[in-house]
Amino acid sequence: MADAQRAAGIRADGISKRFGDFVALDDVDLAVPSGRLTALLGPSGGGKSTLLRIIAGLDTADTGTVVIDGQDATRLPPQRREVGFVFQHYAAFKHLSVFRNVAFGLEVRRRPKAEIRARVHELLELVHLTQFADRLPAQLSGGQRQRMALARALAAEPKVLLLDEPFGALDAKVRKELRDWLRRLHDEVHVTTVFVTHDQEEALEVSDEIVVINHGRVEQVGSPNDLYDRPANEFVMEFLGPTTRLDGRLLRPHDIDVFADAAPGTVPAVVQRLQRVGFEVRADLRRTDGDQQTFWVQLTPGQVETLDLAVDTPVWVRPARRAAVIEPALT
Ligand SMILES: Nc1ncnc2c1ncn2[C@@H]1O[C@H](COP(=O)(O)OP(=O)(O)OP(=O)(O)O)[C@@H](O)[C@H]1O
Repeated sequence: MADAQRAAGIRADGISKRFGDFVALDDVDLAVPSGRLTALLGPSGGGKSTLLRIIAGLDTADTGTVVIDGQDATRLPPQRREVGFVFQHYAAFKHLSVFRNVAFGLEVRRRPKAEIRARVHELLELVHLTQFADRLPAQLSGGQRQRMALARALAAEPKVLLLDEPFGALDAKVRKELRDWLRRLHDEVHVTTVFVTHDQEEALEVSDEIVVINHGRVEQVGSPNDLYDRPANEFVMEFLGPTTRLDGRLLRPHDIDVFADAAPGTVPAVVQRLQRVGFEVRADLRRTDGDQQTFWVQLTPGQVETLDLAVDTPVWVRPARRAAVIEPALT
């Protein structure tokens, strides 16, 4: 793809949007670096799709500006913004082959036939659908259909690619495969991509940068590691992974060290329940001092064996030195 397309970034500044009395977006700023894959992550109804639709020009903001590739796009119609869009449920042309579906945008632009053929073959190869070129969309699996949708969105050589829960309707295993595939595709194509998801694992695995959106506001922006290791607040910490509470402090259950004997800084507790979930063991503990607070820790089967843990085993615990902790004073 041409360098000009690689260079395209997105800026949205001061975006607000109301639906009647309901504030869907409240003064949101967003900067998507060129060539990067950015996830908009947050709970359902938080405003992610609305923001994406405003960037695409499918919806208009009440206030704020959208700049795509250095050009003010705030008042441009969608077709002049040079964006590719993929939705959760992709509406393909049912009576056209996969090849013709991908070619459609190029045919409308009256590109020479040979050029169209070459481009579509290149795209089908990119999304690993070459052998399905002659099938109808109904003869594809859900995952294959979403890959076709991506090929179609890329056919028009968009400056940016906007994906709204593109794998949302697929089962967990296919989602996981497509996630890896999208990451590899992006490493090959480098088109600036914004990806909406409410699945924190998907965002952590796939993206270069994550923008956490809740109640129409940006809670935090950062790399997956930044957000996981240094969450700005309780909401981000809880949304990105499991948490538990020790002495009022919020921390990750794998960030609590467990000892068989008292050690500096530890408090006493007792095992109430052990539950094996795949490679992890979830241990529910109850403190045996103070107000008998309950909490839980994530351990490996190896740790459980070394510590010789069973129900009623006394233990001593303290937050790990590396632990990301949100103090009660900040909550
Ligand atoms: N056209 C509309 N008219 C009225 N309310 C709307 C409209 N579009 C969105 N909303 C409301 O705005 C809020 C934000 O919706 P949006 O779809 O942006 O959230 P989201 O974070 O993408 O969630 P989801 O993952 O469920 O799509 C929701 O409460 C939704 O009901």
